[in-house]
Amino acid sequence: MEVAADSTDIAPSAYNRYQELKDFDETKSGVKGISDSGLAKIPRIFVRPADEIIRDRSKSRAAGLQIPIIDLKNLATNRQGTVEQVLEAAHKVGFFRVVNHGMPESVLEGAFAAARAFHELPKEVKAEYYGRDGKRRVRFSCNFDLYMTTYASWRDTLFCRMEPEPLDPQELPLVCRDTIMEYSKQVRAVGIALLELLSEALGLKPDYLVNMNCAKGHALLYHYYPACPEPDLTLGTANHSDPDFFTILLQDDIGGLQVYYQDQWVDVPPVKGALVVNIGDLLQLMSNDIFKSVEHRVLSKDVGPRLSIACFFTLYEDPTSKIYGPIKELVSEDRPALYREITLREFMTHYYSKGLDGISALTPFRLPS
Ligand SMILES: O=C(O)CCC(=O)C(=O)O
Ligand SMILES: [Fe+2]
Repeated sequence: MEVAADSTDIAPSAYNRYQELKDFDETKSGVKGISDSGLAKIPRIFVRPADEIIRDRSKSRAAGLQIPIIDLKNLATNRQGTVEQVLEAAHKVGFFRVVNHGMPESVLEGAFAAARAFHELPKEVKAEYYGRDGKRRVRFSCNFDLYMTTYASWRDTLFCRMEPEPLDPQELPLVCRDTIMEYSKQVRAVGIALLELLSEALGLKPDYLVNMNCAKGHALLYHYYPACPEPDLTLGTANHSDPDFFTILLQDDIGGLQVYYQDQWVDVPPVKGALVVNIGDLLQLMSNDIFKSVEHRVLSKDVGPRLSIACFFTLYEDPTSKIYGPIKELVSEDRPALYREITLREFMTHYYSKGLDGISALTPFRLPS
């Protein structure tokens, strides 16, 4: 295996990293642009210390966890049993798969086709959407945290903030407009059904989390991971937990998603038609750690592109300043509050200031024990 020639060359302090990031960013064509140019070596802004990735990859082989499967078909006949499965999965692993969720295969196929259609548009057309201005509800970029993290990741993303104020479809690229609107509507309905189960799993009324506005807003992230000529030197998505209430993820059949469980990286292999659901930081905080928002990442591959679509349920910098803290029914003398109360604005400001650095965004809000 080829390893970076000399680790001192890639140390971010050893070169004018900012200039190289800027030069790359100004191409407005993302990692797909690099991959299309046929480069055999990846630019050093993407290169991680070789030992970090090799060590991590060997760790992942030892793991044998099966990601729990929640079959929504069982809801009518055994709701309580399903709620118990959700509790176990959200508490122990923080990740589960959902099957028989009611979204037709044609909608899932359409969602992937839309993702591909956008990312494979001519570079000049995509460039119109390229940018990092948080006020733009539809924006395309390579790594939202490009200038913040130590190492860039081999991934491009089309970000679309769909709700709470409904997005004007005209803001979406024509090539994927209708399918994004349709997917958004359907995934929101699945999200509400899951929030009811998650509420019951916490021993609360089914509408509790919906009434806390946990499905009021969502964004869709259409990720595109081109084949990488040196996959062992970088990552598709760096280690992170999600800064939302929860996430519904659709991944294609390439693979690469891993979750950190009991000190090991565990593969989350693709299952056709299944959704992957994970608990985000805000539900971990509200549930007072009954639910876990766990670290996950995506490996780069020499095959691709890999497509995935993440639906983040959150209100982002919610201007209403609603307060979120551990739910009072879940706090007792035996189980005191583990976090202080926060506003989403405060939480997101912290999150955007740090990027995907593998440190939980909840850390500054944890109360001393
Ligand atoms: O592409 C994936 O499978 C995961 C993406 C992800 O973790 C995210 O968008 O937060
Ligand atoms: Fe994530």
